[in-house]
Amino acid sequence: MRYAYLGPEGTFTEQALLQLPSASTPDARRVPCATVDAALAAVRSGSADAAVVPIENSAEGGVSATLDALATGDPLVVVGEMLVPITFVLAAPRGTALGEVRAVGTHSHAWAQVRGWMAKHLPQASYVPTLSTAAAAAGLAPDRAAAEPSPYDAAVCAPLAATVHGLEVLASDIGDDAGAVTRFVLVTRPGATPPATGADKTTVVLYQRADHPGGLLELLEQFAARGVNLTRLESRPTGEGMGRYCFSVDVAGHVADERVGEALMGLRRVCADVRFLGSYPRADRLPATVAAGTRDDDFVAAREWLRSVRG
Ligand SMILES: O=C(O)C(=O)Cc1ccccc1
Repeated sequence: MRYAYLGPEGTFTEQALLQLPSASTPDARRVPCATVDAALAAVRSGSADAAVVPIENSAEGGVSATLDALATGDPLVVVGEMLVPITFVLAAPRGTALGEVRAVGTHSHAWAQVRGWMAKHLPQASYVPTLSTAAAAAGLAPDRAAAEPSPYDAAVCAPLAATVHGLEVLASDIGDDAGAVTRFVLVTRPGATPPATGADKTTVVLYQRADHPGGLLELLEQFAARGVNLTRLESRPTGEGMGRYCFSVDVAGHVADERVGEALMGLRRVCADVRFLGSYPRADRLPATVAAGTRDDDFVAAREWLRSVRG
């Protein structure tokens, strides 16, 4: 198996990938990519079998690059998810004092999570965006004296990235939210859906037929009427013009669950398009709460009753 991921070595995405036992076997190849788009393109083209990319951040919300790349283009599906607790350090070439840091390089989602710390400790420092936190660390030389000029003096990255790139840690645990977690997804080309486990999620992108009052309510009631709980809902621009949005939704349950299947059929009828992005086991293993009247048996019994009354 060849696993593409948002690299280089030392990213939080790599930590998510390493949670998969199958990514550490002798015949597994880990392929670092510079961007989420490049990692997903590697799967689409067949140069990788699967990709791990960030999708949702407890502080910054959805990762737009991932949501948009999955919502459009050749179909891809999510077959797994991983949660990674996020701890940031400020790392710099040996011999750098905190007071000398004028510019800080990091990934935009990392910057959003250390804004409070920066405002307090480095209020004058400017932000230099990099493609990942580990790319920021890789852009700094371990030794200040030998350093090539860099557009920033320090990087916000994972403790591991500071070690891998031989940098000195100027400050640890600089995240504003000590409990920050990022959710990553394992993505493949469409194939067999992972079997239902009783603690699953399903991801879909919903495209409305036409904008109208109550349009979102019409989509949501398909879930509500079948007792399907939403765990994420985001609107994303479709790219067709101002005010044109699609909805990216995660729900508790598997496409093989009757209530989820019935909700998807309802959506298929009322939407212009429903892009199925997969059913996969939940990282937190939390089983869905299924209300009376929405269990598989209830749907089967109702269908049998209808058949009988139709004669
Ligand atoms: O840049 C990284 O290390 C990533 O994996 C993306 C990211 C950035 C910040 C928080 C979580 C994931």
